[in-house]
Amino acid sequence: MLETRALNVRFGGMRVVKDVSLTFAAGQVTGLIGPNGAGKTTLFDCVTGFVKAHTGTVLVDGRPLRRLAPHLVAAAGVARTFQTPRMFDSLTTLENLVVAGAPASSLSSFLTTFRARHHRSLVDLLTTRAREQAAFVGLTEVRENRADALSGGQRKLLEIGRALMREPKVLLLDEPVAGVNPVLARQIAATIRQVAERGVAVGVIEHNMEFVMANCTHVYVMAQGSELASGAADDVRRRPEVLEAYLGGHQ
Ligand SMILES: Nc1ncnc2c1ncn2[C@@H]1O[C@H](COP(=O)(O)OP(=O)(O)OP(=O)(O)O)[C@@H](O)[C@H]1O
Repeated sequence: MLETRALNVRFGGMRVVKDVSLTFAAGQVTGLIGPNGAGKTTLFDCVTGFVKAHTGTVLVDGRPLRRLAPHLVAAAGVARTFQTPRMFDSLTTLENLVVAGAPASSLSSFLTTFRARHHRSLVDLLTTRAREQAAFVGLTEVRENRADALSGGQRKLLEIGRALMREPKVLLLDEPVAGVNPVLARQIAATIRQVAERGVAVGVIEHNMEFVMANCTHVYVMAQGSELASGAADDVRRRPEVLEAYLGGHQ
């Protein structure tokens, strides 16, 4: 569903992502792990058009994306979340979901005319979808609460719900359970598995190995910008080169 081919990212003279070719398959949760600074987030940033690729190709459904710009990547069906959730703190859970479902090209006008009459039917439609999405991610009870009143884990769930409002084919999650209490982490994991069961290709960067072991069917390991290993989660984590990378052998 999502593929990178020989992707390279440079920051100044530093190669941060080096010839990385990964596949995120439909209906699967694919893990992307590796020590701090390995280039994982930069890879997601590049795939979603937030940083520029030096060379390489990103394909969605086998078709190369001609230009990697965030709105074009989103329009191709790729959604993402960030390490620190990005949302509108002064809006409620439901409003945040509604806004996330608005067509990207008209987002600013949509925001300014949020309550205007000629947007009524779109708002009604999006509100219905937002209620369904709030229920799907388990946030019905707090759907009228402001986003800044939610717990860290609830904000992670809201961010996933926001990403799902555009019905993506690919969902990339950057550390979805980092700093989240175990109860909400299980809820997040269950939500992610359900998203994959719907046929979405889910890619997850996560340092929590317990989460990776339990939820990822396939895992890629990055170290110092390169792909170091890949395979089944349990197999990959036993490999000497992976252990060495985590212990600092590749620094
Ligand atoms: N905007 C930037 N400008 C310059 N260097 C950057 C920038 N963003 C990241 N880097 C560098 O690129 C390298 C890869 O960083 P990146 O955040 O992608 O790693 P990561 O694997 O996601 O790490 P972590 O697990 O700690 O989030 C690091 O050396 C980092 O310092």
